[in-house]
Amino acid sequence: SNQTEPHLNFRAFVEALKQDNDLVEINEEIDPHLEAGAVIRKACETDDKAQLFNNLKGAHPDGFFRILGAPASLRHDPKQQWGRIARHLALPPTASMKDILDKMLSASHAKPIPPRIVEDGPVKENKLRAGDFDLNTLPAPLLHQADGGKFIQTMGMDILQSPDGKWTNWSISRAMVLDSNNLVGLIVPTQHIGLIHKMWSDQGKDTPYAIAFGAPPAAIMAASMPIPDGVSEAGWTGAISGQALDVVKCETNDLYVPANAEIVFEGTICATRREPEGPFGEMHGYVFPGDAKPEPVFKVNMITYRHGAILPVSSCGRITDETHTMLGALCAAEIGQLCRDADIPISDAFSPFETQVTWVVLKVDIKKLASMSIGPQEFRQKVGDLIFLHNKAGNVIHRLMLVGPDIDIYNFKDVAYAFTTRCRPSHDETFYEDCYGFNLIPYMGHGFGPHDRGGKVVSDALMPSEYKGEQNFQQASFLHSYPPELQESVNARWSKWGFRD
Ligand SMILES: Cc1cc2c3c(c1C)C(C)(C)C[C@H]1C[C@@H](c4ccccc4)[C@]4(C(=O)NC(=O)N=C4N2C[C@H](O)[C@H](O)[C@H](O)COP(=O)(O)O)N31
Ligand SMILES: [K+]
Ligand SMILES: [Mn+2]
Repeated sequence: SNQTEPHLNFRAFVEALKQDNDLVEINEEIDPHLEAGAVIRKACETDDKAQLFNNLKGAHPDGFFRILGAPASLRHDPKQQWGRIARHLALPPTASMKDILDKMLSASHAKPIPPRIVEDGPVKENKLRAGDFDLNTLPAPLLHQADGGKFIQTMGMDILQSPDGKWTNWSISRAMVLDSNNLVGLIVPTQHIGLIHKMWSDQGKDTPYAIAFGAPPAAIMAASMPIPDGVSEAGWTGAISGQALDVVKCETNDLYVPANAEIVFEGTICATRREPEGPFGEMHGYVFPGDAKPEPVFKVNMITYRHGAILPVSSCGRITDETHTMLGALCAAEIGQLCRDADIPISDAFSPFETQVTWVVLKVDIKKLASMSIGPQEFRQKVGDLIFLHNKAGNVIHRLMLVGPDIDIYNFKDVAYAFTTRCRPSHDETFYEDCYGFNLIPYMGHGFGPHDRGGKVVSDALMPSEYKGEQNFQQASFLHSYPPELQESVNARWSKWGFRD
């Protein structure tokens, strides 16, 4: 495999972070029991550099394995806030979130480029068959003190294929060490891992799987995106990167894995056996101690890994980590695309981190809205039905908010300004109680109402004039209440007068 660019080669990606001065290498011994998780968590809450733990307590004599923490979290420099994520797609470090999401969406209606099968690759450099390894002896991290186990799988790519071989799905789903040869992992029935696992289980068969840790960055972005049912993320990845991804065959099943992945687990997900899984310090920023639930067992039959293998880890929770920058942002992008495909004039979509990615804000093209001659009630219903009732991409979102052209949806000050002044509670909102509810949100799975149904709303922050394509208001702000030439001349003299730059 000769793919060496950072967006197609995780090891090259780590090197690129080093060159960007966006990596801290820690060579002193760090304990995977809480210590590594604590460092990653603090870096996520302060938008500090990614962390390469080169010396984990309990690593094997050959160094297996190291950890890269926070692979897709934020950079502190406002000019490069999304730089680490941009590196996943060969975009410049100064790329905006809109650039990143548009790049991911560019494959929506493009021709997929399927992966290229190669005979060998770095991921085959070391092989451990069943009996050669004991998962309990790996330096798998306990990421939060109340976690129910060592979540070794937080940023690996789950690879499953439908029994007819027509659909190979790449996604991310958490899993923790159960015993020497098994993991136990969350399988949400409505996620593609759940749909495909059910196809095999209904035939009384265990589900062949692979988890590729340290998969090519462009691939892990597609894995985190709710692209349509039946669409193989591999072809999507090829389309956004403009070339076929090199894959190599697993040793113990017929699945294919990225040839330059850092680590691969191969095995089968048991059709019937379940064991207590979780709790886990999750994407909304909570862990409920002792809250374990029965989930399927992932038998590990084979481990392969490259020399110096690195395990990517998301120590998720309070903002900002990969469950917000990837999961939330990519879910919003797909929701915006679904709206446009249904002739709903959404020009941009984002999930604000300040909402722990429970909201998606939709920017409406009010000129096109005016041409639809539609009222607010009907428009809210059209958006809400499409996203909350008919598309999996809406499953994890509980508020859709509609805003006009003067709001920067990537700036929560702007979003809050619009929400608190243009959306009249109840009157301008349409509530959904008979729809899929996301039970990982605390007010759902641990709240007062039904844990798995309802609790959703479309909040309309469009004003009456915007339904006619106009804004009969001006923001009382420097940007909106003064002629552009006056703004320019004030800006030009600003620092000379003694104000801050
Ligand atoms: C980027 C990322 C995404 C995650 C997850 C994580 C990270 C870092 C961790 C840290 C492991 C936390 C949990 C959070 C947890 C979770 C569970 C349900 C819904 C959302 C999140 C879950 C998970 O454990 N299970 C699951 O089914 N989906 C998850 N997603 C979302 C999915 O990757 C996303 O939905 C994709 O689109 C799936 O692909 P598909 O469309 O089915 O082909 N994890
Ligand atoms: K996916
Ligand atoms: Mn999928």
